[in-house]
Amino acid sequence: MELPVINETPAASAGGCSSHSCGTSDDQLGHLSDEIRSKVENHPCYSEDAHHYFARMHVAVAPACNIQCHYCNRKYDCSNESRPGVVSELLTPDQAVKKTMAVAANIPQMTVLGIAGPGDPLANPERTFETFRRLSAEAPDIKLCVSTNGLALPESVEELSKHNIDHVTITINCVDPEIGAQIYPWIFWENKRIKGVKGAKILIEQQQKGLEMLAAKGILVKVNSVMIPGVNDKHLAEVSKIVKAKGAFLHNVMPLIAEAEHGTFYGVMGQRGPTQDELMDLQDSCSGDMNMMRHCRQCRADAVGLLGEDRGDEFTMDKIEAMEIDYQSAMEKRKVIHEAIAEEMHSKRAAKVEKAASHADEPKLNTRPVLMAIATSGQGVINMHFGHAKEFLIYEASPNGVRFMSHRKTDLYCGGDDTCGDGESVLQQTIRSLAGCEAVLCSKIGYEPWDLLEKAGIVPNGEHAMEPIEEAVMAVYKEMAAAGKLDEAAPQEERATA
Ligand SMILES: C[S@@+](CC[C@H](N)C(=O)[O-])C[C@H]1O[C@@H](n2cnc3c(N)ncnc32)[C@H](O)[C@@H]1O
Ligand code: SF4
Repeated sequence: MELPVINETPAASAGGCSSHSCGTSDDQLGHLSDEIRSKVENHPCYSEDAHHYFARMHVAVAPACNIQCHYCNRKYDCSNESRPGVVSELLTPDQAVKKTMAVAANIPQMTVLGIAGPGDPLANPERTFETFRRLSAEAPDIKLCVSTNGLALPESVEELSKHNIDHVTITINCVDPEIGAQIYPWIFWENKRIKGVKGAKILIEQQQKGLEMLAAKGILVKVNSVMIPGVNDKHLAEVSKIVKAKGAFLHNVMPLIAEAEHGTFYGVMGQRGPTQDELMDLQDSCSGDMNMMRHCRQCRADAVGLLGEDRGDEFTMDKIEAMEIDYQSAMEKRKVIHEAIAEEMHSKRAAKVEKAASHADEPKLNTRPVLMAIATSGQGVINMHFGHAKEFLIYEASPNGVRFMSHRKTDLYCGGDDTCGDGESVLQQTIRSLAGCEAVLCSKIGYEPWDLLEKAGIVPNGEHAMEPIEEAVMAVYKEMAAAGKLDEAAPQEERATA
């Protein structure tokens, strides 16, 4: 069966207009028990492999929060911005149910509904559980998830387990209250505001208790940690060990986003976020013990689509009210499509294993690792024009194989505004965002970017269109090795400034 194009809405396929979105890698999936694998293999956040195929959505039903984090300001919204805590439209549970079913019917690859704010879902238990209750009854084929700071988690575990929720994310930024006091100015606990170390200590205890209770019930837990340089960066490897020991399945270390205009304490105080290298180094240092999520896009609390894609504008409440949804027939169509995707993923995995076995006798390369940037719109293949990419996926090729590392966002230069605020062209800025990469693989590329990429020391490559990403990356790596390019030291980062 031919899989539908993920960006295509039924309106688009009927000739209307279309618009432009943990984890464990597929290698790691191979080592999971059947039960856990069935929970993660079509979850775009829990499986790196799945995020190329399956989409997620968040419904913003939870406005209030029971703590304050120094990096969060839910009042600042920009519809062009994809950032946690940001929403365009707050929904009632009834609206959230309608929206979820409309999206699931129109984007059959949408497998997961999460509630992640804009505040804390468990600080809004009636709205959150009403939404889950109705969805588990009316749309039982959708996986339900929740993301929480953990303060109200222990008292909510029983209720969560009633609604078919087998994934919970807890944000745990520290296990030391002294560090916690630098992140959380206060918590609201037993009808009182509790400040400083005392508040942080209660929060940490509740998070750890909630984590243990979820693990005991077999609910998969992902831990989110915001990396805040100079505050908790040196501490997060210890957090990773502790949460793993208590049963967390996955650790997602995310960079702090702090801009003065967002009006957060950190933004105003000039607290910086980590560099790409600092983030990757920390993720690597945690990864010995833990499954690390590296493909998180730090979604808005009302995100819709593949990770990295936001199709929220297609599903505003006024548009949804005008849609006629027959969820029974939508569910049948979804099932067929999910099975086809699972089959495609399975055969790609099997082909990869077979290919690796056929190369097993080849002498191992003795070359340095290389980062490559990939333009893709999903399905695990190189299928995007350089100029259409809103983000690039970054892979590392080395003698040990190919692994996904991160993503880099870019402003769309093709068809978009040509200059950025600082006078640099959008194309120059895009190329600068690829610093450290030595090749870009895309389906097509124009003369101008080709030229500028070469000048920046990045090899443009449009020869692997529609090929599986990892195979193409390895093929280019071997070509670079054969051409003797990997005997030299890696180019300096500055070279990537066109
Ligand atoms: C908006 S929160 C909503 C769920 C819940 N209140 C929580 O904090 O876990 C979703 C995630 O975004 C993260 N987040 C919020 N603001 C952030 C920022 N400025 N930089 C990085 N991560 C942020 C939170 O730490 C959390 O992991
Ligand atoms: S717990 Fe979540 S919603 Fe509440 S202040 Fe922190 S990031 Fe914002």
